[in-house]
Order: sequence, then C-alpha cells, then structure tokens
Amino acid sequence: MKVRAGMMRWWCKMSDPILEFNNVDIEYQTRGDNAVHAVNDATFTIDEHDYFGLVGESGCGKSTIADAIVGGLDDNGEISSGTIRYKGTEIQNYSESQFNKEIRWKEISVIPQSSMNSLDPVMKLSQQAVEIAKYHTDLSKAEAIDRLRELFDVVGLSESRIHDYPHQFSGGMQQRAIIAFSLFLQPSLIIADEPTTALDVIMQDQILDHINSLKEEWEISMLMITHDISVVFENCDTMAVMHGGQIAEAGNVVDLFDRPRHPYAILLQNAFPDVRYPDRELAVIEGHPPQLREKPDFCTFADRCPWSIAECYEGAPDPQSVEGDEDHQAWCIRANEMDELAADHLTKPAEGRSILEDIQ
Ligand SMILES: Nc1ncnc2c1ncn2[C@@H]1O[C@H](COP(=O)(O)OP(=O)(O)OP(=O)(O)O)[C@@H](O)[C@H]1O
Repeated sequence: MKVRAGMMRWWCKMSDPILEFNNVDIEYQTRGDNAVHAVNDATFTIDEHDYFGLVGESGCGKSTIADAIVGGLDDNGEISSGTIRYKGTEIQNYSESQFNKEIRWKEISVIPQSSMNSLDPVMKLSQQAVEIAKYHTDLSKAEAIDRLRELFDVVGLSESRIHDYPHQFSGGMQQRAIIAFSLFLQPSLIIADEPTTALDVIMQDQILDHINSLKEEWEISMLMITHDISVVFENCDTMAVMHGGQIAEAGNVVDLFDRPRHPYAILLQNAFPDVRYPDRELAVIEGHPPQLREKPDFCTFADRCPWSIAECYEGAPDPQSVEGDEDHQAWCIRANEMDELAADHLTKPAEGRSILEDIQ
C-alpha cells in the first residue's frame, strides 16, 4: 500500500499558495463584434509542492488558463477581469518582457502536448540547451551542456544522446527530453498540458512515472492538464473540474473521488473505467457545452445535466462549500443534494477509507 507524501501533507497542513486564480475571465476577440468567452470567473489555488490536475473535455478552457499563466495567450486573447497571483505577486498585467525576464523557464516552465512544437528540429539538443542558457542564465556553454547531461540522467535518457537531433528520438524520448528542458532553470511550477496525449499507453505510464518522481526530488508544483480524470486521480493531490469555461468543482483528489458534488464531475467519473466497478458500463455524457459568445450568466452544464432546474439558468453558480469537506467546493446550486439526486452514480468509500490511497 502506497500513500503519497503529498496526500499526507495535504491532510496534515495546507502549504502556502504558489498560484492563485481569482475570478478570472479570459476572452478572445474574433471577427466582427463576436468574442469567445473562453474562461469565466475561474477561481482555484495551487499550493506549493502540490500536483494540481485541471480536467475537462476539449474546448472547456484548460489550455487558455495555462497560456494565461505564462503570458502566452494568442494575440486576440486577453484577461478581461480577475487576478492571477504567482507567489503572492499579481502577474496578469505583466508585459511580454517581464514574463520573459521573471517568469518563463525560471519560475514556470511548460511541458506541451506535442514535443514537435517545442523542440527545434534543426538544432541538436545540446545546442538548444546552450541557447536557453545564453538567453536566461550566466552559464557557460560547457556548463549548459553539463546541466543537460545531468537532466538527461534524471529523466532516464542516455547522456550520450545529448548531441542528437530531435528526429533521432522516439516520441517518448522526445517527451522526456522536453521534461529535462522544463527543469533546466529549476522552476518552482511546471505546467504539463496533456503531456502524454501523443504517446502510446506504455509510454504514457513511463512519462507519468517520471513526472511523479520529480515531486519528491525537485520539490516542484505541477499544473497537470488533461481530459482524463483517472490521470488526475492517480497522479495529483488537488484538482479542479472544468466545463464550458467555468470551474465546476475543486478540492483534493480524495474528496472529489469519494464525494463528487457537481453533476459533471459525477458523470465524468462514471465515464472512465474505475477499479471499484470493473463490470460497470461506461457512461456517456450527452450533448455539448454552449457556444460562449457572451459571458454565461447560467450554469454551462445545465442543458446536459439530468438534475437541472429553472434556477440553474438564472445566474452563473456561486461556489458552494461541500458539507464536511474543508476546501472542497462545487459550483452547483444543488451540490449538497447530490447524495439523494445522484444516488445511483455514487458509492460511499469503504469503511471510511478511500480506495484511492491504494491506487496511488
Ligand atoms: N485564438 C483563439 N481565438 C478564438 N477562440 C479561441 C482561441 N483559442 C481558443 N479559443 C476557443 O476558446 C475555447 C477554449 O479553448 P481551449 O483551447 O482553452 O480549450 P481546452 O480545454 O484546452 O481544449 P483542448 O483540450 O482541445 O486543448 C474554445 O472554444 C476554443 O475554440
């Protein structure tokens, strides 16, 4: 039985926040007067040394959140309200040069979905390390190459491959090289945006193992973005579920696993295989999220929700604290009725102890 150190820490004491999203709205301007209100009133906190999972289906706003954190929104995107605090400092109005000087690589680095987008195909990996070092550090060429060598060792790549070109690596090896680069300037927070999507299942497991092993050795925090809720349950300490540009539920993974309170989180959990119910038929969540041409003043899951009522369309939901679960919130006006409403979809943890501890 394995109980993760992070989980123990969560139960014992909350650490300081490293990243705080407070009521953040992000919109993209499109042709004519139209806008896409991609993220609305998003509020969540990532604590130091926590692995935080952000989960939701395609288009719900996950990558927009990641881009906003590192000042990488597309040119037509902007944070129209709210604050993003990194280590207590507001960064939502930072200029491009401030992000480059103070945040990117040094403080926050990104492991993207596809290594193809971040490794330069015409440069040897060692040259790429030298370039990063030249731009962001005082390291000499030899020191930069030594550093890459050490990091290749950390991620299980042979040091002898540092002078290879990216195309000489398999997809899994490229992704490991990206992880090595993400550690290059010893950041405090790594954003992993669907880091295993492009890989086969065995390679996915290996990469997630590597990402996990960084936790104890490097004391980093992680924002892990995925559409697969089971990846979050297995690898993270805390999490948020997003739907249609709104945060639906947030809290620690054990609470969300054992007592999901937002209908979308409940149905999403039923849509993935679960070791507790190997024979269960996987649920399908019917319908689609709405087009967000205006800031939604309703729950964006209401049309798809089996338990929605007229009030769900009468204002964007405020967060409800879940009874008995400190720091567990659901943005659903019926959150505290779910034990009765969704009884067929929920099970109680066996004898007060979560099975998730064994899975992790
Ligand atoms: N540059 C852009 N201009 C207009 N709309 C955009 C732009 N970038 C993203 N969007 C829209 O914003 C919404 C959120 O997109 P985003 O990529 O953040 O979602 P996601 O949850 O990360 O999806 P995926 O898992 O497919 O990457 C979507 O409706 C998307 O079409």
